[in-house]
Amino acid sequence: MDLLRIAGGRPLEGEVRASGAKNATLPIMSAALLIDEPLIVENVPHLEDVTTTNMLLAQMGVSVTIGDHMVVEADASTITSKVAPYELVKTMRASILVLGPLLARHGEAEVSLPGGCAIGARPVDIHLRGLTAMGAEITVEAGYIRARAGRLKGARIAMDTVTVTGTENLMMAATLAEGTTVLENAAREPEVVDLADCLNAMGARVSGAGSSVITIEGVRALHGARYRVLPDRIETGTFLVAGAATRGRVRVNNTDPALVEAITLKLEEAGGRITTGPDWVAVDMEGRRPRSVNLRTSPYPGFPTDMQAQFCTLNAVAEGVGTITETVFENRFMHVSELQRMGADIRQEGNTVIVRGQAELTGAPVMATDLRASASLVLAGLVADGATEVRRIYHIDRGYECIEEKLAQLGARIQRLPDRAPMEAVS
Ligand SMILES: CC(=O)N[C@H]1[C@@H](OP(=O)(O)OP(=O)(O)OC[C@H]2O[C@@H](n3ccc(=O)[nH]c3=O)[C@H](O)[C@@H]2O)O[C@H](CO)[C@@H](O)[C@@H]1O
Ligand SMILES: C=C(OP(=O)(O)O)C(=O)O
Repeated sequence: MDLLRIAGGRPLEGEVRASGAKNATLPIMSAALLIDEPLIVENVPHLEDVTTTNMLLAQMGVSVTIGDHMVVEADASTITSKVAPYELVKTMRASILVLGPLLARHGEAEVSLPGGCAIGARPVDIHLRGLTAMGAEITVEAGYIRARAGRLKGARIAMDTVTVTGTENLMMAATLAEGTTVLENAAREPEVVDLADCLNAMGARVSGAGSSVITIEGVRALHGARYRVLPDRIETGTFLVAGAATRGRVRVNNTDPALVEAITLKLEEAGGRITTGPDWVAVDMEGRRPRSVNLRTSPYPGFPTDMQAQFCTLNAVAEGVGTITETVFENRFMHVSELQRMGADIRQEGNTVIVRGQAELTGAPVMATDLRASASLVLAGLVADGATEVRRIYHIDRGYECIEEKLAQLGARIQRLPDRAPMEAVS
């Protein structure tokens, strides 16, 4: 297992390229199960979660070809198994996204229950209720979801909670159902829209994606397509916050400024000067210390829960006191105790943390516990005085492509090393 060793205290400056979005790539790769022709996906990020998805598809007999320039081709005409085993699902909850397509196209699926994870219980009851309303017979036993159906039937499905992968699973299933499906209280995330656009390129009839009511007119069959995944707004936001927290100047290219408005608004409040172009966004702190911000996470277009931990780090070194409230997941503050070990002044009250900014943080050995918590610790390492070692970085590799190389491009002193190496200065 590797660790990241960071020598902090230097403003980040320069330009970096955003990768394709993890949370769009994973459902889009799963959509390959809806067809028996190749789905060619461009701008695929090189991430552990994408590797896991490719392994999951491959073990089902899908032929997956990884080409140059971030293009992946998946051809499910060779499918032999409809099982998503525990060994793969446990490493990536998004494996649940194969359930809807398998059921719609093949009439059966056996998917390990994803279970809870570090950030919360994360049930999949809404996915299962929606598929049941479309005519599936579902049982849950021995840790597996077993689902069967003839041709699914269109239904009106009102979801109790806004769920991103729930919306995506039901939307994919409905593309091949008989009749019309209406998803109410649907997730409005850009990644849901990206999936809908990809499905439409495959011949589906999905409308309303991006609003809270999505209508899907089922068709008999879909066909192969070539589709380019949208840029990763969370990766984009993470680099911008890294620039702001270190009092630097960072421009993210190959991205879409419209995707990160909730984030750039907060960075402006923190004192950053934001500039944008058609496919880039930049923050410039002009050497100033950031000001604390208050924020509350909520589904899109609200402030993304996947950026909450990074803003905890920003507030930890900002001027003033900022409060951060998490409303999407019940337990997404594991980074707090690690940040405290680096000198952050953070107090938790229920689902809110109150962060009193410090003039500086101090480097320390810290442990990553989930993907975005890991990112917040890397950012803390970049601003801290002295050396920080972030352990268990397999979490960060799930969702950030070559993070140390991209941060090094911005002038960070950061190295990936095998764990257990002695603590020493990064030159
Ligand atoms: C691969 C992917 O796209 N992951 C994203 C997706 O996760 P994911 O799709 O798993 O998250 P959801 O949107 O489903 O979760 C939102 C809330 O709904 C609850 N819930 C969800 C489904 C369900 O059947 N029952 C239920 O109660 C969850 O426990 C959570 O409290 O959206 C999250 C919220 O923006 C992001 O943090 C994740 O990065
Ligand atoms: C929570 C996340 O991912 P996942 O839903 O795959 O766990 C994330 O991307 O921050």
